[in-house]
Amino acid sequence: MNYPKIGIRPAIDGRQGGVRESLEGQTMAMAQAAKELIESSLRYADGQPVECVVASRTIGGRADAEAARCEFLDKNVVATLTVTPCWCYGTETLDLDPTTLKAVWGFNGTERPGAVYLAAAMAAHAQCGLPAFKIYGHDVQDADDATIPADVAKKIISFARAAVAAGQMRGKAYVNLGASAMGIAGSQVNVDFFQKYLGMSVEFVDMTEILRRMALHIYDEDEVARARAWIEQKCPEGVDINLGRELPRIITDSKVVPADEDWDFIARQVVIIRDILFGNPKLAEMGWLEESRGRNAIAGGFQGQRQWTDWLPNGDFAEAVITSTFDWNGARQPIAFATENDTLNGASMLLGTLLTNTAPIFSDVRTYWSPEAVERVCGKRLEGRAANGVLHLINSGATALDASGAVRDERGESIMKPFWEMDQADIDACLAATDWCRANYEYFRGGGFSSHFKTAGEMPMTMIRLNMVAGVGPTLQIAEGYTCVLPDDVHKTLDERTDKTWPTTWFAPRLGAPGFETVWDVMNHWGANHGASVYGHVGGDLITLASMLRIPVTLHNVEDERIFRPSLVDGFGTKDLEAADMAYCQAFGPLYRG
Ligand SMILES: C[C@H](O)[C@@H](O)[C@@H](O)C(=O)CO
Ligand SMILES: [Mn+2]
Repeated sequence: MNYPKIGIRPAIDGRQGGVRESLEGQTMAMAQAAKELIESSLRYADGQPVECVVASRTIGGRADAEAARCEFLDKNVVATLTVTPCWCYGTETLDLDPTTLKAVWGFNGTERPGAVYLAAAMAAHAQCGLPAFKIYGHDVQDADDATIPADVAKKIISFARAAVAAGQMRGKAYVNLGASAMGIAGSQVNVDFFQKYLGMSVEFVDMTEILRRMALHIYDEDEVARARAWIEQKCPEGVDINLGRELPRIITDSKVVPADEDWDFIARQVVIIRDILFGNPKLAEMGWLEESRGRNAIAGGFQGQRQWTDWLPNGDFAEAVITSTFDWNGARQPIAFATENDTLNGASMLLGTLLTNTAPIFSDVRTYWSPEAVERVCGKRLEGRAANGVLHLINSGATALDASGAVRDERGESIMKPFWEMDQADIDACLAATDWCRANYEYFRGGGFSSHFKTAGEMPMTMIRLNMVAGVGPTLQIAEGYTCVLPDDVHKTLDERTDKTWPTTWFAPRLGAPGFETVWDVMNHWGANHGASVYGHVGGDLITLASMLRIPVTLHNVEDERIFRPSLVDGFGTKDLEAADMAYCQAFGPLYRG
């Protein structure tokens, strides 16, 4: 696997006969220290440590710089970090490769002017139109101080985390299973966006491909049997709201799979969808070579509604399990997989999960509940983090089971872990917190089952939305906040007013920033019916990643001091950071504009 790597470039004053020689050791030591910091702090989505490559010699001029570039060529270096303790010659040492993401760390020492080089390098990057992140420590260090200060380390990690997220998307595919869902504009995939902003392709697969593979047995029977057994043991059925209902013939005649065979159908469906995305060597053994290769997916989505769900069991189980950190084989990488084929929410899930390595949550941003409305309906006032009102996040399907909040840390707090930290007890806790309600036949005539839980713990969470706005292009919205636990009776009353067989998360965004005057304002500004959420307050990392991709951020509640964008964005103004970001993105255009 040729992982996307960070190339580390030790830059140095090229003057031989004393200056250069005196700095070789310190410069290389900075490079090694940065490599160790990144490799010990970050992991790829599959759990492997992020890899760095250090140039074999210091870079004192263009010949050295070219030698370093050539060393990086076959190593899939997607980003470079240039480090230096001294003055170097800006345009003669810069990384001029237009395809790499760039950062420069200038040692804040004064024996040799590392900071002066940093400023000169940033000026050169601005003039050359090569955005670069500027890393300059707050406090002066002694020349023999080989440590990386905390503020410098934080920026190196932020840069590397976002660069590796961007690098993991580059060259991969979004697999679009189906087409437009219920007129949801985000489900009408914009190939140009995926190609030019994320460096990805879009693979179009009709939903009938799943039926072809079912009919021709293009799947591993043993794998399906394992999935089916796991469902039997670990996926208890919940309430069936269809019971006792007098349903019209257009509904009862539409259910072509007998209700007691839904789980058999669903077990095949989830294995086949996974095979379409990632391939499966077992299919090659069965003679299905082309199908065994998959479609190079890193994300995907399933239309479901309505041409599938109007007669076949819905895709909710497949969507929920694929986005979770585990399945019937145990803990494994979660996948950004959208329901209703909302490709923009799928891409939002992808940004979130690549930055956090936690499972993504797909939700309708369904209802704003004011404290007054809750008091009117339930006779109780919202309290604690919910006191200013809450957003009801709920959607059938692609809400990771990790969002149940059933996994607890050593303090008993709900958390969402990277898959490599999930043990069997964590997996079982998520499954025990979930039941599977038979699909509401009024919505899903073909039946199936929907995951059903409520997020049962208070967690820091960031909600994300990529929107497509005519005249601007893609824009990003970010809301950091907390999941809330409402009293059971309040939750029940509110939940049962809507789709009570689906997974619910109550979310309270942090207030105070522009656009975040009240919880209602957040709902009012939100750009679409869906939001994608991930664990933690990662708005700063999302802003850094968006600035690499040249996607303007048009709503966020991240403090200014946490905003980390390329230095040249200051050239578009420093008084109004949002306007400067927009102007920078519009001026530079998409990262892979071609
Ligand atoms: C079942 C319904 O059609 C839901 O799919 C609908 O409320 C949505 O989720 C719309 O995003
Ligand atoms: Mn929806």
